[in-house]
This record gives sequence, C-alpha cells and structure tokens, in this order.
Amino acid sequence: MTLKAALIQMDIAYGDPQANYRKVKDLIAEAVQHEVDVVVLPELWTTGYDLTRLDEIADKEGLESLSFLKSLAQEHHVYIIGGSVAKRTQQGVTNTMFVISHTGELLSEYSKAHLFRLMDEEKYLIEGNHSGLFDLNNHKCAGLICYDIRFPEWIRTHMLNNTKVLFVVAEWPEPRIDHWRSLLISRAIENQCYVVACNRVGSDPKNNFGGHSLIIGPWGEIIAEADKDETILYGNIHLEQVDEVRKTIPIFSDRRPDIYKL
Ligand SMILES: NC(=O)CCC(=O)C(=O)O
Repeated sequence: MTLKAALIQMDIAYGDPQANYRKVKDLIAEAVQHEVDVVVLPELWTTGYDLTRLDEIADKEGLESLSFLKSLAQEHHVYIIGGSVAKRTQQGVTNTMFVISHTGELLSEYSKAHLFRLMDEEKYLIEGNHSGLFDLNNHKCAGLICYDIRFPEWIRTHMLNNTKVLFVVAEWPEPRIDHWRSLLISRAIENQCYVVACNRVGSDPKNNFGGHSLIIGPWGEIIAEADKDETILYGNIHLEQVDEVRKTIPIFSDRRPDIYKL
C-alpha cells in the first residue's frame, strides 16, 4: 500500500493563532490538489515559541485547533498529522499533537514527552507521559515532537508492535540542522521504518529555523528533502518496503533485551 504525504514546511506568525489558521487552511487546500493521503504540519504551528504569552494564546483544551483540523480533514478527505499546538489544560500547557482521520475523527493525541530546556520549554510547558501510537488505515504509526528524536530508547518502545512510520513535527533551529538530518536518518535505519519529518522555516525573536523537512525510507534512503524555504514537500510511502527491509536484516528478532538492562 502506498500513502502520498504532503509536509507543510511553513513560516509561523509569532503569537498570532488567527493568522496561522488562515495560512494553514490555504496551504492544506493547495496540498490536496496533489491527491495526497496525509498532510503533516510543524510543531506549535498556531503560536510559535511565544511561550511567555501562552496564558493568552494557548488553545483552551485544544478545542479550537481540534475543530479546525477535523473540519479540514473531513472537507478534503485527508488524514492530518496536526503538527502540535499549545493546549491549555487545568494542570498547565502541553505541546500536543492531534492526529485526525480522513473522516474527521480524532485518532490520537500525543503531548511532547521530552521538554527542550534550550528553548525554555520546561518553564512554560508540562510534559506528556503517554506514547504517540496510532493506526492510520490499519497501519501502525507513531507521532514524535522535535527534541523527542534525541531519545532512541523512547522511540524503540513505539517500534516493538510493528510500527511502520514515524511522523515527526518540529521547530528545529538552523544551527543544528545537521543533527536534525543525522538523527532522523539514524532513527529510520535503526528502526527500519519510514520517517516523515516536518520542520518549520523563518525566524522568531530568538531563533532561525532550518527547514529541511524529510521523508526517509526504511533503508535510510532520502525519498524527498526540502531546503530552507517555505514549501510543501511531497513524497510516497510504500509500506510493504518496511517488511522487505525487516526480512533482509531481521533486527527485531535478533534483539537481546535480556542483556540490555541498565
Ligand atoms: N523544538 C525543539 O524541541 C527543538 C529541539 C532542538 O533544537 C534540538 O537540538 O534537539
């Protein structure tokens, strides 16, 4: 089975959710002209990293962004990996990914598990404690948010149930874009899975963001890669290739968890 993905590598209006809703609506309408099955948005696409104003601009219980994404998914009959949004809850603000089916159902909600101190996340956000696993058209997938890709042990826990695609959403700064590329390629090779990773571009008062959204195959090959301009990146995911690679080098049956205890 083949899935065509569209990655919305966009600039984000800093602290201006309404401007970002308008922009995402237009970009998704453009992406679906290319007969895609799944659209991926970047991290914190409603607010950017305007963390000091989250009291004002975080989405209360994620209700506005959820209803926005559900209605677009239904209108265009497309799966949406909804990047992430700042979601205001009773306990605090989370950095949360919503995954929506082509019929407008919420398939999964994942809150970033590893908060990134270099961008002050731990001062303004609370961490999630649950995995980002979901089923897309009967295929096991997982969602990850940016800094999460530096934690292979976390990602491996998602892979032990035949997960075939990792969807990564990010606001990854340009000075570490080599890390971004190397980490994503490594995660694809070590887990023999597709990695579909959407970064933002542009800048905010503290960072320039590096783009280079990527679709990587289970052999570690780059299927599509953007540069650092605003664009929509398209590429095909051939899910049966995951099984072929896992048959060629059967790492999941060769694992030795009995000796991996720390
Ligand atoms: N938004 C993020 O989590 C950024 C992570 C990052 O830049 C890194 O180097 O890790």
